[in-house]
Amino acid sequence: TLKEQITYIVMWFQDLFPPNVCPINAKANTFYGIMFDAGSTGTRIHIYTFVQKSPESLPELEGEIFESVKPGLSAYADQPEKGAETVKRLLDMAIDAVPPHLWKKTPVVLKATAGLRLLSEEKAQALLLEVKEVFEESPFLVPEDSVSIMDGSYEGILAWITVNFLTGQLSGQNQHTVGTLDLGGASTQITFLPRFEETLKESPGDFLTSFEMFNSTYKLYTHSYLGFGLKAARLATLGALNMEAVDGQMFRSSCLPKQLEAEWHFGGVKYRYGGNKEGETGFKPCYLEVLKVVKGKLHQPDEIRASSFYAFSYYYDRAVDTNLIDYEQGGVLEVRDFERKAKEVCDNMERYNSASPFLCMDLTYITALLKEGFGFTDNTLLQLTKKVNNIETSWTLGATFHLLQSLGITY
Ligand SMILES: O=c1[nH]cnc2c1ncn2[C@@H]1O[C@H](COP(=O)(O)OP(=O)(O)O)[C@@H](O)[C@H]1O
Ligand SMILES: [Ca+2]
Repeated sequence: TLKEQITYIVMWFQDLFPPNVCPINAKANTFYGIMFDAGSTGTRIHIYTFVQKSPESLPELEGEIFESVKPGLSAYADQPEKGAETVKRLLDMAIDAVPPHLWKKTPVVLKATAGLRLLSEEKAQALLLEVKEVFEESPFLVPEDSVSIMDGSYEGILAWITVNFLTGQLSGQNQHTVGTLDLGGASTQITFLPRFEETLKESPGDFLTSFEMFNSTYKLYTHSYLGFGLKAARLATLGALNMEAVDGQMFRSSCLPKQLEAEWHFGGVKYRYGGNKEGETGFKPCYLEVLKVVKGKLHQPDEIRASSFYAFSYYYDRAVDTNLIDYEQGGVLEVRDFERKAKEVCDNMERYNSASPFLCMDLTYITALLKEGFGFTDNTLLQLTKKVNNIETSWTLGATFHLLQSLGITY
């Protein structure tokens, strides 16, 4: 085909000229990285373009191509080949995005998060194996360990790296880093750079991790709470988490519209759920239900009460759904804004019929997670962001830096 011929010519040029004078390499110091986020609710590809002008400077991020598919890999627990097929379709985008002469030098990696952590080892490994085959059949660089389940503490650290890189806090002298809050479907992460000795002394040992990036070492507070993502929390509130054996049982909650009866698929399991037909509904009883899920389950570092945090993923989505922020712009909220909205939605459920039946439960959970879970105050500021400089706020950028560094592609 024409494409093959062009590829051949490009490779021939590449062999003929040294890289820095090759006419096709207009920018010899341009490089790419492909990172897949296999999340519990969807699979996403991030194709990053970088330029590094000198070993002393940080690599500059030129752009990102982003695409996603739903559902996530864990929904293919019993059809691993079909799951890998969704990855292949996304990877085909990278074939078009990366210049052919750089294919061999462009690493491709997939990291799975809480969805796969919750599957049985056997099913998770079968999925990862199929994905690995897709990678090996591609023209890209497939590093060792290219397909894996990511450790929860890395998820938080790498998202923190992304946000602080994008906001310019990792370069220069005056580093005022910001903490990050990620609320996924199955797990949630909190990460910040402690400023007080107290935090270092009072945190459980496995909440503190030293991480090296761009020639600096950061000692971060981070933790990933498995089962505390928004969708897992719905099941926990309904009392249905880890209850797959109970066939056809109906789970009811005061956080749902009274007359509702429906079915829901999550992590390959079908659940039946509904409202409290006879009993109470509304914010008050709902808050008590949700409280049982979070109260006393999370570590509360004192220091965060006085700081502001960047919040994304489902914090962002639910704030958009209820017009607390604009979808494109994001915005700054206080914790109390989520509570106000939760009351408004839960106490008027019939009016919010068109949106998700879980809107009341989700907002109430977010409120309880922030206040009773992490211990934030009503006036803690949350900077809601989806993108910074047009780049997605996701752990994938931090993971790509880490990858390029380990491969010696960047410094
Ligand atoms: O690249 C991204 N940019 C912004 N938000 C993202 C990105 N990738 C995933 N999200 C958000 O993450 C949430 C879904 O969580 P996910 O499926 O990653 O679950 P998990 O982290 O528990 O595995 C959604 O709110 C989705 O909008
Ligand atoms: Ca995620």
